[in-house]
Amino acid sequence: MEASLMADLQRFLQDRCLSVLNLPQKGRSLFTTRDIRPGEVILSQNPYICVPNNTSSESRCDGCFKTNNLKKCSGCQVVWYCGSSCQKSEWKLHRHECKALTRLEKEKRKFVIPTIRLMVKLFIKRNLQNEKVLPITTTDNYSLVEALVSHMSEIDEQQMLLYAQMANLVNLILQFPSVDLREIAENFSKFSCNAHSICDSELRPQGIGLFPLVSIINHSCSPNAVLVFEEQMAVVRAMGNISKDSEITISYIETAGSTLTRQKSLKEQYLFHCQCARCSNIGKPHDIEESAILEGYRCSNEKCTGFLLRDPEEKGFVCQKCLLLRSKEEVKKLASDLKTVSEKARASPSAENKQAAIELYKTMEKLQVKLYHSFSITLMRTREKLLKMLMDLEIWREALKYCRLIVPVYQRYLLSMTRLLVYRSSQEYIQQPIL
Ligand SMILES: C[S@@+](CC[C@H](N)C(=O)[O-])C[C@H]1O[C@@H](n2cnc3c(N)ncnc32)[C@H](O)[C@@H]1O
Repeated sequence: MEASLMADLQRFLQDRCLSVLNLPQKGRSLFTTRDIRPGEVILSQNPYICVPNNTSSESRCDGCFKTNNLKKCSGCQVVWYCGSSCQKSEWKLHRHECKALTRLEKEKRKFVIPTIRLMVKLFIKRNLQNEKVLPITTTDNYSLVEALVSHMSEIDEQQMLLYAQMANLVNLILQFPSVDLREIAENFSKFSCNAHSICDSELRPQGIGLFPLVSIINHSCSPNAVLVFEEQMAVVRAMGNISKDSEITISYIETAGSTLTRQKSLKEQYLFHCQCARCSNIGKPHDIEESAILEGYRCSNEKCTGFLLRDPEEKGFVCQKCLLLRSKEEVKKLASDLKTVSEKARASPSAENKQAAIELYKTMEKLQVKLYHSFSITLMRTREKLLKMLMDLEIWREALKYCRLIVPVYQRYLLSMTRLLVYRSSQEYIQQPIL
C-alpha cells in the first residue's frame, strides 16, 4: 500500500479510536483505543463495489437492490434498473461494463453470475480511479483491496481450476491487456474470504459487496460486535461493552453450531483454525453437552430433556440424564425416513404449490421432533422455514404456533451471545433487549 494512503488510513482509524495491529496467528486485526458501549457504531463503510444477487427467477436494481418496476439495460440486457436515478448514479461505471458485456456472445451472458460481475466491476473501477475519472479516497481505493488476504498458496487444485475458469470468462469480458489471469484468480480467492453478503433488515441476502476496511475485522465464535447493513452500507456495532485496547471481532458464520461444525466451516471457507475462547473449550464437558444438544438426538422417553452420547458398546446412544438407551436401528430408520422427506421438501417448487410444500415441511418437522433434541438447530431451521411459508400465505394462527416454538431456542442460543437487538427507529438507534 502506498505510504501516503497508509498514513491517511491510520489517521482515519485514529480519528475513530481504532488501530490495526498485525498479530502472528491472525494477520491484520482491528483494535479499539477507547471503551465502547453496547449498540455503538464502531465502523461503517460503503462498498468499494457491489452487485445484486440476480438469478434467472429474481432480479434486483443495480443501484438500490429493489425488485419493483425494473427495466433491463437496453445495451447489455444483463443489468436491471428501477428508474433513471439509479441508472444515472451507476452510469460512469456501467458504461464500460455495458460495452464489455455487449461484446460477449449472447449465450455466454447467462454465465455472468454475480461473482463474475463483481470481478468485472472491480477492475473497471480500479482503472477509472487510476485514470482519475472516479475519485480516490482514504477508504475507497484499490490499495485496500490489494492488502486483503487471499490464501492463494493454500488453495487446492480443484478450487484453483474453478478460479482459473472464472478468470478466463472475466478476461474475455474485460479484454484489458493490463490484467493477467493470475491476478483475477487471486482476487476470486480474496472474494471467498473477504466479500460480504449484503442483507436486508430481516437478514435476507440482497447482494454481495467488497468492504475492504470492514474486512480487517477478524472472526470469533463469541464476537463482541456484529455486522449489519443499512441499505448497502456495512455497519459494525458493539454487542456489549468493549473495553479499551480490546480486539474487535465479528462472527463470519452461524454461531449456533457445535465447535466441530464451526471449526470445519471456518477452515473450509476462511482457511484458518479457530482458537477463540469458545473453541478452546472443545472436548470439555460443557462443550460436549452443548454439541450433543445442538446436533444430537433426543431421549426415547418423551418427557426426558436429557442429551444423548454414543454408547461405548456401540449399541446406540445413551441419555445422560435417565440413562435410557436409544438403539442404533431406531435412529437409523428415523434418519432414513427423514432424508427421504427432506429431499422431497427441498425439491418441491414451493413458489408454485406453497400449500403442498408446507405439508412436506410439516412431515419433516414431525420426524425431526422424534429424532432430534428439542433445542436442535436443524429442527429450529425447519420451523423457521415453516414460519416463513405460513407468513407468506398469511396463515397467522399457525405461524404464531411455530413462532412460539422457535423463541425459546433463540433465547437459549442467541440471547447469551447477542445481548442486544439493535434496530432503527425513525430518527435514532435504540438498544432493545431481545424479546
Ligand atoms: C476477512 S480477513 C480478516 C483480516 C485478516 N486478518 C487480514 O490480515 O487481512 C479473514 C482472514 O483473517 C484470518 N482470520 C480471521 N479471524 C481469525 C481468527 N480468529 N484466527 C485466525 N485467523 C483469523 C484468516 O486468515 C481469514 O481467512
